[in-house]
Amino acid sequence: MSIDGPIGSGKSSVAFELARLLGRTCISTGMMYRAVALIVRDGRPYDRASFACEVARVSHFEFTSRPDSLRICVDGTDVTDEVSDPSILPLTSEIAQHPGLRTALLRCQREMALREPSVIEGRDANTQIVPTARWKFYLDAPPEVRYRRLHDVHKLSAISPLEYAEFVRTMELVDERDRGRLRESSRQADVIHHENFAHLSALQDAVILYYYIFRSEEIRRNASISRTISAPTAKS
Ligand SMILES: Nc1ncnc2c1ncn2[C@@H]1O[C@H](COP(=O)(O)OP(=O)(O)O)[C@@H](O)[C@H]1O
Ligand SMILES: Nc1ccn([C@@H]2O[C@H](COP(=O)(O)OP(=O)(O)O)[C@@H](O)[C@H]2O)c(=O)n1
Repeated sequence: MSIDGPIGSGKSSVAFELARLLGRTCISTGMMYRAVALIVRDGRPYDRASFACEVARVSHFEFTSRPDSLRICVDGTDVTDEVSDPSILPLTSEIAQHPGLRTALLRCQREMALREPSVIEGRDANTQIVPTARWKFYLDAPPEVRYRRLHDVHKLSAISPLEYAEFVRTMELVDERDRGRLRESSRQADVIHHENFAHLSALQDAVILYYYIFRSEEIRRNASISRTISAPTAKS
């Protein structure tokens, strides 16, 4: 299964809950980019882009779910706490522009997604990472809901109204930049979950998707049973 959507739509949180409900591995592509950025930052290489590609090519990424969080290990070392620090984001966005790194991580993400039943989330998950996913979800929520959440996550509560307006403007630019690729991702999705009820938790959103999968699989199964029954056999 794959999940895409704009920034702050809840991809990471809903993917984590859905994977837990289904007993599957959750793969957060954003955490992988952040982990590469962390190694690049600590390695202080002369050529960041080439070093990042090499890291993505040779590293072993592994995800495990704890009751309350998704953990990521790179070559056996748990780097979850370090990659969760917002200070790693500017370098992450910088190196994520590099096509060589994207290709190397894409290969790695596909291998992980195909190795075992999983829920994979992040940018381009529906269109490029696993376009053959059995279920493709597109999450969305009104901009003001998403911006408020991101604002809270980054612990910016102390900022002034003017600074908040600047933050919103930055988010609007990110949305504008992503508009084309998101339109394509939602076009290819099986399910578009637009969160109209901002009071729902990520778990409640995941339960809605879980129920949708369950019902649709049931309908598919019943449809195939009725086709089997009604199809004329060679004998008849
Ligand atoms: N109903 C909800 N669905 C998803 N996330 C929610 C919800 N309510 C609050 N959040 C919070 O919004 C924040 C951003 O969500 P996240 O999953 O990181 O988004 P994305 O991965 O799409 O950028 C998280 O801190 C999450 O806990
Ligand atoms: N599939 C992905 C996932 C993340 N990224 C980059 O990594 C950053 C951090 O990922 P994230 O999951 O925290 O961010 P969002 O997907 O919530 O924007 C993003 O802002 C992107 O710059 C990417 O380029 N492609």
